[in-house]
Amino acid sequence: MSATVSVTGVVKNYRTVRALRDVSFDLAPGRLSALVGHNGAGKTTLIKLMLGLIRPDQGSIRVLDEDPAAGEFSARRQLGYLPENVAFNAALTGRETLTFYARLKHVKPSKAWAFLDRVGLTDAADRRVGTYSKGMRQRLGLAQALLGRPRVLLLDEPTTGLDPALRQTFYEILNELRDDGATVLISSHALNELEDRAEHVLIMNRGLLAAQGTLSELRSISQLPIRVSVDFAPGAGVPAAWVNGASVATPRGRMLLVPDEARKMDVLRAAASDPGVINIEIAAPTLDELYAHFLNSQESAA
Ligand SMILES: Nc1ncnc2c1ncn2[C@@H]1O[C@H](COP(=O)(O)OP(=O)(O)OP(=O)(O)O)[C@@H](O)[C@H]1O
Repeated sequence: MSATVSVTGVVKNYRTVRALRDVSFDLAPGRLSALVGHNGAGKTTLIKLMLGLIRPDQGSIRVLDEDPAAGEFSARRQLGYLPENVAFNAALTGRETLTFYARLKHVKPSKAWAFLDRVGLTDAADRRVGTYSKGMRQRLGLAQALLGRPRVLLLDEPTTGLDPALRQTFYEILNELRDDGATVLISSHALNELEDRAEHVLIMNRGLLAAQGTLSELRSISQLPIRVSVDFAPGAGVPAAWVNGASVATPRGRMLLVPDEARKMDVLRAAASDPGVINIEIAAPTLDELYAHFLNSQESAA
């Protein structure tokens, strides 16, 4: 599986601001990657570099085997982009707006209009964009980004302003594209939303890549404990033999902090065969917790 986007040793400064400091990672086809980080961590700068809007001071960026900042960036047509603050000409209708972008991407307008339906804008297609709500403009932005079956889709804070129903549709559309082999990168602060959706996570902190990997890789690197909560039947004695190590009392039993998957399985086997146990719940470290962990470890290493 070769990378569709390669960022290697990238440094980017805006005068005295060190926006990116030696950042390297690859994005793969058929994968949804999440780019997370505090305000000012460098996420938008990375996306701008991938789009070729700015150049790195050091290092290199390759998108679909080309330099995006080169004059003739032919891969541009295979790139979809939804900016953080999407702005359209308020005097044009939704359909006219999409027709304009379809021409730029050499897509037949009639094919483009199907996307208005996909993002739920059919009824508003012939209204001026100036009358659209923020969520409707965001939907139009998404339709625009999807034109021309993009091979690389870069989305900056895409779900801000979307209602829950459209957010669901939005991720369904992204899953289809991803299953079709597209590379999808979402920059977002909505960690809980990305938790079950992103196969790959990039954590940025003050211009540095603090960590990257799949959720399970990040869990394993972080060594944060898995929480196993076990409830006991009233009157059942707590079996000290397997409730060892770090554990805390809960209203109906004990919560064990287990260090890894192997130990988790030991606990589960023991709990499942204990007649006093009436319920077991497992909580792996969340993306929120991993994010906080990697940020803290990087801050203390700096
Ligand atoms: N054109 C610019 N001129 C000067 N400084 C800039 C410029 N663009 C970005 N910066 C600075 O570079 C750093 C990284 O900004 P960037 O927009 O990439 O962060 P971000 O992670 O996208 O933040 P947010 O989550 O707030 O959108 C910030 O300190 C920002 O102030």
